[in-house]
Amino acid sequence: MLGEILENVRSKSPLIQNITNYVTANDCANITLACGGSPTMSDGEEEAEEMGRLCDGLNINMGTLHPRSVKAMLLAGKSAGSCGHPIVLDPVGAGASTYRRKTAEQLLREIAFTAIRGNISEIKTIAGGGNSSKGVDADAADAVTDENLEKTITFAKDLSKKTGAVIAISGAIDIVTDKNHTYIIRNGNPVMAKITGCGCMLSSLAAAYLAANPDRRLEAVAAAVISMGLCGEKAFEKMESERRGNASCRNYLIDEVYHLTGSELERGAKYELR
Ligand SMILES: Nc1ncnc2c1ncn2[C@@H]1O[C@H](COP(=O)(O)OP(=O)(O)OP(=O)(O)O)[C@@H](O)[C@H]1O
Ligand SMILES: Cc1ncsc1CCO
Ligand SMILES: [Mg+2]
Repeated sequence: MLGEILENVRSKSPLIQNITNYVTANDCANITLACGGSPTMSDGEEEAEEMGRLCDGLNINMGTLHPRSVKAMLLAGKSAGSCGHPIVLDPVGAGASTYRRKTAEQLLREIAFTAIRGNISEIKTIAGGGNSSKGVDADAADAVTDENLEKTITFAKDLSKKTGAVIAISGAIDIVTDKNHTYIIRNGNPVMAKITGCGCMLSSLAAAYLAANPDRRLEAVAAAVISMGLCGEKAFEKMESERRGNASCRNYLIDEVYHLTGSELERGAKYELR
């Protein structure tokens, strides 16, 4: 099933419109191409409504927020939603400033998101249960561990019920859930937290996987998270064997997504579904 989800992305090549930050935009475009999708990156409000209609999936990322891009997010979110295209929210640094918190609230009020993907601190902020973060990174005190796993799953399920979106919490342990079923995913490597944009790239991947698999929302987001983690593991091995660092690892990760096959994804996946 996971393999088929990836193969659908490769065969359908969905057009993914990203309204995203200027830090990681290029990486998001490249990883979308690597998985078989076709990216556009544009945050102009003048074309946002049209882009929302044109695309097969929309990814909204709050990384470098400003009023003009927020207008574009709202226009694109509404037109994409009215066309039935999947929409992903990446609430980057939601707890870091009042502006980010209020914008996240507005986006959630006005757009029906298909999936929300963030680190644990961002998702807690969205849920109204805290405003911790270390800028755009997760606060170490929030980390999902085996000890707080059950509580975190319940909290994520509640948020899914409230928003109607698939919730994906990334970190050492990833949780992907809707109101009924949960994937607990243990792929990935700690070096990924040292590559800026692993989360942003994951949200772009999720938009592509969703657009190519519109009837399997939970599975599509889980497949994207597993793909990212598995490719991070392989990239880390290559980085270490060559005594390189996070900059090379970023490229290796995108290369691994480029080469990933459906059967490799099935074989490398480390998850529990309940
Ligand atoms: N300690 C870790 N061990 C294994 N995988 C990790 C770890 N930390 C992050 N990851 C993986 O890195 C990816 C990005 O997750 P992360 O939670 O770091 O996103 P983020 O904070 O939104 O990143 P960014 O804002 O830099 O884009 C996910 O695929 C996640 O599984
Ligand atoms: C570092 C950073 N700052 C704003 S967006 C971004 C990329 C990771 O979210
Ligand atoms: Mg992030």
